[in-house]
Amino acid sequence: MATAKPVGRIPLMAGNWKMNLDHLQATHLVQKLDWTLRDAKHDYEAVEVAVLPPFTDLRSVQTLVEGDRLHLRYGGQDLSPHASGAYTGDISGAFLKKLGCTYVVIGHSERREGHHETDEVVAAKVQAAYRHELTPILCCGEALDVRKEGRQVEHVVAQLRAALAGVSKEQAASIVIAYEPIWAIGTGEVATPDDAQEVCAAIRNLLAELYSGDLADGVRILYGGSVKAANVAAIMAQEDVDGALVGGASIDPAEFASICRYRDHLTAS
Ligand SMILES: O=C(CO)COP(=O)(O)O
Repeated sequence: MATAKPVGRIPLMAGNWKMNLDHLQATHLVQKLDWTLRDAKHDYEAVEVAVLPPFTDLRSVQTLVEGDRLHLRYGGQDLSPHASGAYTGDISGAFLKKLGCTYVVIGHSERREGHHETDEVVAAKVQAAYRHELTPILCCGEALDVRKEGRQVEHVVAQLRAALAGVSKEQAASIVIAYEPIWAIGTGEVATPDDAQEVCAAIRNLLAELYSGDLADGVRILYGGSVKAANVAAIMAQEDVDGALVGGASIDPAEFASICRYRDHLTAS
């Protein structure tokens, strides 16, 4: 049974829409999500909710969130390691900040694979996020072959050591880390709560080693990979899991709202 988590670790449910929904669909989704959560009298101080839409949707999301004073937070799915200049197609953290973004996803496995992002690139993007006062949601996770060899902890720890090189203690205090085993992403094959806990605990131990136990106790570590309303409560019951990075289920507003309301599932069962 999970022990109570430190108060600073407010659970975070973040919806990574990936390359789904144009800016009109984004507006509809955010409105539906807000209505559903409002109906349920969702306490955003108790469970934070964020959406991570494609870049082209961000201005519409900002207009809605600011105009209607919604409690949702939002962010980008990537950023350039550079502030400005001749980098065709890239997006500066400065632009994301100007659009009111709180978060930026860095080092998602789909970018590490599809865009050949190395640990060094990921580390440079983490620095860029801090320069622009964005909170990184730093992703890590092992492929199936690594898991089959039982090397998941070693692999994730190595990824994070590289990404955190140059991150000061002050910066690290605000980071969000997302453990997303690649074999569980978009496959419907969710990690067991014990699998998630094993790696999330190892991540917290690494933070304690690199910074301090107190700092590690306050950092939010999310799990991602086939999270649905039906499995989120068991994962959230794990001591070192402080939220979820949700892909497919986050583009269905009713399902995502239900994920955000995971505490209702606990009282219902
Ligand atoms: O990659 C993910 C979130 O960043 C997880 O995606 P799914 O929830 O679709 O498995």
